[in-house]
Amino acid sequence: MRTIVDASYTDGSKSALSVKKPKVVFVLGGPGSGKGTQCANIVEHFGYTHLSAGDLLRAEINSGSENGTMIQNMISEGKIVPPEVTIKLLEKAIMGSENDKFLIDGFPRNEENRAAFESLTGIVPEFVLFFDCSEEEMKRRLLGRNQGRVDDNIDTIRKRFKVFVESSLPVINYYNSKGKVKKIDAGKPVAEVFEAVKAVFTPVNDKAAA
Ligand SMILES: Nc1ncnc2c1ncn2[C@@H]1O[C@H](COP(=O)(O)OP(=O)(O)OP(=O)(O)O)[C@@H](O)[C@H]1O
Ligand SMILES: Nc1ccn([C@@H]2O[C@H](COP(=O)(O)O)[C@@H](O)[C@H]2O)c(=O)n1
Ligand SMILES: [Mg+2]
Repeated sequence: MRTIVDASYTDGSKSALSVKKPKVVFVLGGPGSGKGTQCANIVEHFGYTHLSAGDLLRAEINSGSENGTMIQNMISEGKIVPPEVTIKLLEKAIMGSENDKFLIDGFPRNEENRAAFESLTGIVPEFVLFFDCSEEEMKRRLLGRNQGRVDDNIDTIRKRFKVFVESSLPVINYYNSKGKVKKIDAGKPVAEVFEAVKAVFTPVNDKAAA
């Protein structure tokens, strides 16, 4: 088995997560596959705290941070923000919470995200929930979302799909090769998708008793 050695941020500091070591589930899937929608249901039923990497980055823009313009430009182009920026935001949110189990939605988005998180924190996810959905259905959902997101327009949606296929799917394949991926058919109505999600989170003993 490979030993994970804690690495440092570029300023030489260590991640506080290498000490706290919370329980983490990565929630991955294409843009509009329903990650945020299902995470809200999981929080309600299973006591996790939901952290959306995209929401944290958008909050960082709105906070007037020095990274705000860079993040805004990356999101508008559907590009992936450098991992230290996103990991520091996740770290701050996790360290500010009393919970010890987290759904990390939309991260790791590429191999650079994955490797940096692993080496900075030493955390390996309990499992990876993968929402599998066709591009046609995801496009329909994104164009109908109506939440004023700068990236929910057809040009950026196309770029986000390309980034998903080229950079995010390899991360899912990596975790699949480790036996960590729980794949969900996310093309169905919300309630049906959640039935499949529940089966993943319900402990084996509870399933037998039900
Ligand atoms: N199973 C579903 N069937 C139909 N519509 C859905 C379903 N799940 C989510 N939606 C709708 O699709 C849109 C996108 O869902 P959501 O925001 O949860 O996706 P996401 O994976 O978090 O997307 P993003 O990666 O862009 O943040 C929302 O308007 C949501 O209400
Ligand atoms: N790990 C991540 C996650 C997100 N981004 C950027 O935010 C955009 C929106 O993300 P959603 O999960 O809310 O769809 C995404 O397209 C990226 O530009 C990121 O850089 N790194
Ligand atoms: Mg989302």
